[in-house]
Amino acid sequence: MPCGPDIGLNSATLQPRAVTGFRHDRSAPAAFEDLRHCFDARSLAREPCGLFCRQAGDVTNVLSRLTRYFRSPAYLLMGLVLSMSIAGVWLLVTNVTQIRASLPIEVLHRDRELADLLYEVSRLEALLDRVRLGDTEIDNRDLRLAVGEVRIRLSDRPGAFGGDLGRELESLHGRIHTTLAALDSTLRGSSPAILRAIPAYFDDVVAQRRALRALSISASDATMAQAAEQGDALSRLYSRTTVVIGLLGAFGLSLLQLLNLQRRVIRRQEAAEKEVRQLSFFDPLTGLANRRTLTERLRHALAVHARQHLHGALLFIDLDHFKTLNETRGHAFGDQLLREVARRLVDCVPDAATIARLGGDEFVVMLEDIGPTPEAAARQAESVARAILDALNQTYLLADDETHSTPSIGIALFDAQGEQVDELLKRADLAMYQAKEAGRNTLRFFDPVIQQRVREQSELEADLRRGLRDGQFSLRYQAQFDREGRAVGAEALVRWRHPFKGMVPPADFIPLAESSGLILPLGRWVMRAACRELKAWQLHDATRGLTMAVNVSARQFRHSDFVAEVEAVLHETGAPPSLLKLEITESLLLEDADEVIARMRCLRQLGVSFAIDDFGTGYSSLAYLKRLPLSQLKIDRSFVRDVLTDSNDAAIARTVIGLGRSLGLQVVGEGVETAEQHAFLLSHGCDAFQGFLLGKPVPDLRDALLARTLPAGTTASVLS
Ligand SMILES: Nc1nc2c(ncn2[C@@H]2O[C@@H]3COP(=O)(O)O[C@H]4[C@@H](O)[C@H](n5cnc6c(=O)[nH]c(N)nc65)O[C@@H]4COP(=O)(O)O[C@H]3[C@H]2O)c(=O)[nH]1
Repeated sequence: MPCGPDIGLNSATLQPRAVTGFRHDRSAPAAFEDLRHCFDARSLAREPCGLFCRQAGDVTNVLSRLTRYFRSPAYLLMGLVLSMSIAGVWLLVTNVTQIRASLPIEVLHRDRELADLLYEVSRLEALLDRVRLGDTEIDNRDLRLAVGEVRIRLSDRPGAFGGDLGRELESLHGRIHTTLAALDSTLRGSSPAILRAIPAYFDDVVAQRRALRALSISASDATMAQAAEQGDALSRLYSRTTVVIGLLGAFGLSLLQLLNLQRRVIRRQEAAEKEVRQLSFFDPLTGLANRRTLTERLRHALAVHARQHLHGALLFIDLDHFKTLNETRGHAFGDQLLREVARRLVDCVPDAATIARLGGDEFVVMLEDIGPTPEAAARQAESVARAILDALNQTYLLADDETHSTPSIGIALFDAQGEQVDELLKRADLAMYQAKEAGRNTLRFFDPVIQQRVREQSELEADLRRGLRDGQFSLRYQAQFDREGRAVGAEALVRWRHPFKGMVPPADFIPLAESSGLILPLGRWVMRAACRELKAWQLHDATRGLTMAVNVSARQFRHSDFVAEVEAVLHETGAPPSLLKLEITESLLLEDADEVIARMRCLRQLGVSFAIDDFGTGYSSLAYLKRLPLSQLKIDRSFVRDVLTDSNDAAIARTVIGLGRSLGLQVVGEGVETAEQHAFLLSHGCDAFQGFLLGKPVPDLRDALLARTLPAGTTASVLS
């Protein structure tokens, strides 16, 4: 059965694709319908699949509507009739105009005869003028010729025009003819006789000229009318033929145009649909399936596997150190690498697999029906994962440069247990992190024990939020004593009383609070509560002047508002800043040490002092230690615990004490449980002590100190 792209678009999309990772299908009709629904342009507009998707969806919508109109026979017919009418009218108008344009030629032709006549008459006039003026050089012969010419011109003229004008011309012609005859006979005589004949002729000629002129104009109209009549008949004939031909032509043309337009519209619609589909279901960078498609296909696969008792696997692949590579070599380089990884994945996983890119450097391969038993499926999944490890370990030649990149792969199996999509993805992701922790460039299967832990953690996180909201936290204070056994300060330690689980130790929830970011509100609460208590201590002799040490986690300290918050709390509570001591860990200096030091100095200026907690367990850079505005080092209780039994721990404890002394810092031994440990630290010059031997964390330090009896100058007794 075809798969993936068969989302009801067109047959071309039904074909298996080379790079999409869709090369096999077991889609059920339900999933098919889901995908079809997903493709709907309107639903796309509602989905957060990006502005382009929405625009493309709109375009598709408009185009598909347009195409629907063209596909409708009624609209097609209307369009045809309309375009045929327009074309017919256009052809008719063009033809009639052409016929009319040819008429003046005929008219002009006839008018030329009249013009010739007028010319001959005016020539005769000129000759007669000259005779009148006594030009004796005029030869009778010339006059005779001119008279003869005019007569010839006039000979057939009257019959040439019908109507009143024709009759008028005929009478005029008669008179001129008579005059000309008289003139002619006169011309046979002497010149003076000519002169006598001229006036009569001349009048006639003038009248004739006027008549001819009028006639000429009217004749043009008459000719025009006549020609127009002929033209109309002709145009009728033309019109019928040309309209039929025009309409047929227009019909053919319109049909062709419509077909062409429809083809273009369909082509554009298909292109837009393809683009929308590509953006909605595939990763634009690699052409692999995207998260949405993977989720759909995984949901479908889980249903099928549960129903048919099949076994499949999800492989979560993450490139090791991709972030660093991307940042140092540039994003274009990173993109190239991702494309190449996609290509290699397509090459090395079985054809039936679905390959997807979730984003960044995270890829997922889904293997379906890969074994009859979980064990067989695990073996098959492992062999595919090893093939992927091999392929992605090969050197990459990118931008003419050889690069090496490795993946970490997490594998989660699925079968008839009815796993959920998110759950399964989380499992594979978790397993991938296990692979990272195991040293990277390796694979790990999902471990249910880890999964259980993760689940508990997420429940605890939710409880932590509720605890903060419902005020389930409180502080305990553990006193610190100097070499003479006098209380010199105390450390504030947070406690969580869970409504069902009872007291939850900080070691169980502080790391979770740090990873979830809840340490910020929790830390603020601790700071305010401790400062309020510190202020209260100033009211009693037993506690006045004691320092209050508050633990500050790295995340809390790095928060941009931290300094301002501490200042505000000091101001708000009225606690003396010089008695507030912030306990930070060495790990804080691992990143951006200069910024940390600058911040410490700001707080130091307020009067706040610093102690390094758990000293010796972490970074311990002496170079930084010198630059920090510190007042105290705390020897970690793990060293104190074994100080009498482990020579290394004893050496570390001695070294820390010596270091503190040489740097002018006070050294506090933490976790002192026995008098021997206390004696050891005391003998090596430790300045202060904290531990169950001297006092456990208590809610009310004043009461605890008052209840305590200490023989002056001796070791402190244990507070219960
Ligand atoms: N075995 C033994 N333990 C002793 C002895 N004396 C003191 N302790 C325990 O040692 C821890 C000292 O605190 P820490 O090193 O700052 O270690 C603290 C600190 O890192 C963190 N923490 C506690 N409160 C806060 C807080 O308000 N904010 C932050 N950020 N961390 C806190 O939780 C850690 C554990 O705190 P706690 O469970 O209260 O554990 C406390 C204290 O109860 C002893 O003689 N023997």
